[in-house]
Amino acid sequence: MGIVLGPNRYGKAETRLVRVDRDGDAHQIKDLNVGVSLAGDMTDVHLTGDNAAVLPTDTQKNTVFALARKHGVDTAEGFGLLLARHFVASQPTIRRACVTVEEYAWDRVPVTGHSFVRRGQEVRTARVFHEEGRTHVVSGLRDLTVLNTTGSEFRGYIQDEFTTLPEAGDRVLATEVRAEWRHRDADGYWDASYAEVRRVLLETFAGTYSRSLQQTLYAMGRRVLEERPELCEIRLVMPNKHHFAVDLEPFGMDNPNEVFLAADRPYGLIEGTVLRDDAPAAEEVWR
Ligand SMILES: O=c1[nH]c(=O)c2[nH]c(=O)[nH]c2[nH]1
Repeated sequence: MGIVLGPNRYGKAETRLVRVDRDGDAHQIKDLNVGVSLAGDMTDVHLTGDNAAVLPTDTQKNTVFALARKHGVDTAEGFGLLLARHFVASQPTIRRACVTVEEYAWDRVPVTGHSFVRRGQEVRTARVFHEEGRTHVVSGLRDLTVLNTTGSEFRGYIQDEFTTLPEAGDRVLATEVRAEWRHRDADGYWDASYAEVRRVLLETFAGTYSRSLQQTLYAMGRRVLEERPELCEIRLVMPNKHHFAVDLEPFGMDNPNEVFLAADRPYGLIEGTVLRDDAPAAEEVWR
């Protein structure tokens, strides 16, 4: 009985690339999830462990970032073609390349040229508690993903023996807002109130120069209560969706805050409540 190697391929899955184009005040972003899968003369690596024909998947990932810096990202199709042709043309052992690109759409938050909200994502939520004589209504949303390409820093924090994080004077700030806000009364214009709170959350995220996500969180909550007299409390949960500027120096390229790895985990998780000092207690509705 003979045993042979059948079809095979290998590559780097899910390289999360964010490309920021900073020409002028109106920044552009491209947010992609890129998969690379290559095939060719891969018999030896499987049968004998000889890696001579293998372009490491780590290199494939670096190539995604480097070509994004060099050529920019126009369309998903164009970037896919660029990568696929690059791998086949540059490596004699690579005969076939399959590149998949998912592109996530962002809309502008009109307050600035550098603020964006992920299209069509959020879920609206409501919770109601009622017993004789007491009713509480909490409205909310989750998965409202927002991003500022500038106007955010993080400096001046504790430095202990385990700190390696470099101070950032100009970073991308992105988060997926989960917010729940409590109404004073049980009769409201729910749709209108929801639309206004959503607007204020977006506009405050966009318009606040951020020294930390904590500061942005408080500014958003405070502004909602200032603008919406029908509300008495808001609770916010905001993961820090880290965007790390990719070091392209090993490839002889600079990276003036244009090419980012959008990391999914671990992430900072920032949570806070903002409330009026006369807000009646209502723990039951939050349980
Ligand atoms: O806005 C931030 N707040 C933090 O507490 C924190 N910690 C960290 O590593 N990065 C950040 N960013």
